[in-house]
Amino acid sequence: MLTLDDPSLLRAQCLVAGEWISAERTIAVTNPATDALIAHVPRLDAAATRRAIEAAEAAWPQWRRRTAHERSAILARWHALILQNQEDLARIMTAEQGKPLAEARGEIAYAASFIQWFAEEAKRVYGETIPSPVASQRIVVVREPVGVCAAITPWNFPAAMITRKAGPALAAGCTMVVKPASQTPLTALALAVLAERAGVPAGVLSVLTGSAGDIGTELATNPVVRKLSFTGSTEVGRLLMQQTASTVKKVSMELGGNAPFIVFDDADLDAAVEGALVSKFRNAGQTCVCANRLYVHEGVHDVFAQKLAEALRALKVGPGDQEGVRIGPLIDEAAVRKVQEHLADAVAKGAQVLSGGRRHPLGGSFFEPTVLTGVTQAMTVAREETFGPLAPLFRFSDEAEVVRMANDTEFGLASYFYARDLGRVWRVAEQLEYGMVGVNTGLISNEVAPFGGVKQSGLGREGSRHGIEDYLVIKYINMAGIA
Ligand SMILES: NC(=O)C1=CN([C@@H]2O[C@H](COP(=O)(O)OP(=O)(O)OC[C@H]3O[C@@H](n4cnc5c(N)ncnc54)[C@H](OP(=O)(O)O)[C@@H]3O)[C@@H](O)[C@H]2O)C=CC1
Ligand SMILES: O=C(O)[C@H](O)CS(=O)(=O)O
Repeated sequence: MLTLDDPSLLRAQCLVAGEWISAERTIAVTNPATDALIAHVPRLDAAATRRAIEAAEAAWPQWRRRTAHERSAILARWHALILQNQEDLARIMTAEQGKPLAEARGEIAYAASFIQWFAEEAKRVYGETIPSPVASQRIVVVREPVGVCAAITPWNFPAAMITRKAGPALAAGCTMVVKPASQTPLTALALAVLAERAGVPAGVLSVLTGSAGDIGTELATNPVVRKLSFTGSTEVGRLLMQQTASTVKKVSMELGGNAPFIVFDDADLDAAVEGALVSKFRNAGQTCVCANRLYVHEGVHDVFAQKLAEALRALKVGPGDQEGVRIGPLIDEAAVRKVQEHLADAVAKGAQVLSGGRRHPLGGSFFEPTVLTGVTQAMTVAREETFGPLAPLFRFSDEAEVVRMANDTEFGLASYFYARDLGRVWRVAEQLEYGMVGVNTGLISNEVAPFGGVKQSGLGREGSRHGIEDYLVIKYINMAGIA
């Protein structure tokens, strides 16, 4: 049973055009740890999406005319309310997504940090003047909000993926229609309750649950929407890029990853094990920046493998609301099947299970944190993102060889390596073809740094001073006739 200090935060309705609405057709939201029903949320369609878009268009002129300081103050209130309700938001998140409560609390703080960051960045949307080549002309450049925006977000970070988009959008003076993942809508709806309490005007922010195809297609093809930001699988990202092309929208894509995690023979092995735990097993391995391939130098491979297996045995698996749990359930049965497929393929091609390797005795979608050794590039796990608690170890002997293997993927989101030789650190960091490189750390996500990928991991950057650029357009004003 989900007990909240403020039960009104559990909102089984959608915020559309400034009104909380229900629907006859609904989607059941269940707890992945217990399969228990939490709530039914509306199954909205294209018509409701159009209403939200029309309201966003109608609200935009007033919202963009507010001063940056006024928008900043409202975002600052939203930030404060999120932190004041952190415990309730974390309980809702753990109930619908499964992550341990400690991780959920951390995500709420991480999500709030984007609102705080962009509350400040709102006041730094600077323009420029350019020396004119014509004496009677003056050249001014201003940066303006792009307009009505859409966001489609995944189930693995139900709060941070909302605020990492809504924060810069509202800060820039845009309005936004959000479609959260159907498996984890309640956190997004609770954030919308708090946005309304913070003073975000009606229509500026709408949150709709329902058919991904119906809502998504409307968001991707409606000409009023000028920008779409998506976080999720590369497959859906490609589809949305095709659909948004019809109306030439700006797009930001945070897509799939296949992160290498390299341990050189000069690494601090205890630090590398700690980094592998957080990079591989955060959110039970269900993050796009999780280490997906662990390359370990042959000179330290066996010691590292034993240390990692020993550390995994200390991780408690269980429902996220239980004290001390570090590994919660996977989001659903399909996620478990994908882990089992990667595991079976690797073992069939010669890999060995060093630790774990089975469904957890708790049943359901719980899976033992697993270490595989003897993994090679020929195995599926080297090419596809597992998105689960499976750590495949590959041996290597040569720096150039491991950089080649690490880059041998169509993805390019996050990468990690542990080494202490300064020359090697610079050489490898510069040669890795990824948007983000963690050196001697497994945790690189924060609100101040540009988060994003290259190759088929996506387009654009979120967070940092760069994150607001995707919600702005440049206007050039030429004032002539000046004597
Ligand atoms: N780069 C990054 O930051 C991240 C990447 N990912 C990647 O996403 C995958 C796992 O997340 P997952 O949520 O399953 O990804 P999906 O791409 O399946 O879903 C993400 C969102 O897209 C929606 N969606 C699904 N199909 C469509 C469609 N045809 N049109 C419009 N929207 C659609 C989903 O809605 P619904 O829930 O209703 O189906 C959900 O809201 C992994 O590959 C992971 O790497 C995930 C998180 C972050
Ligand atoms: O969706 C994700 O996987 C997140 O982007 C990962 S992070 O931002 O929490 O690192």
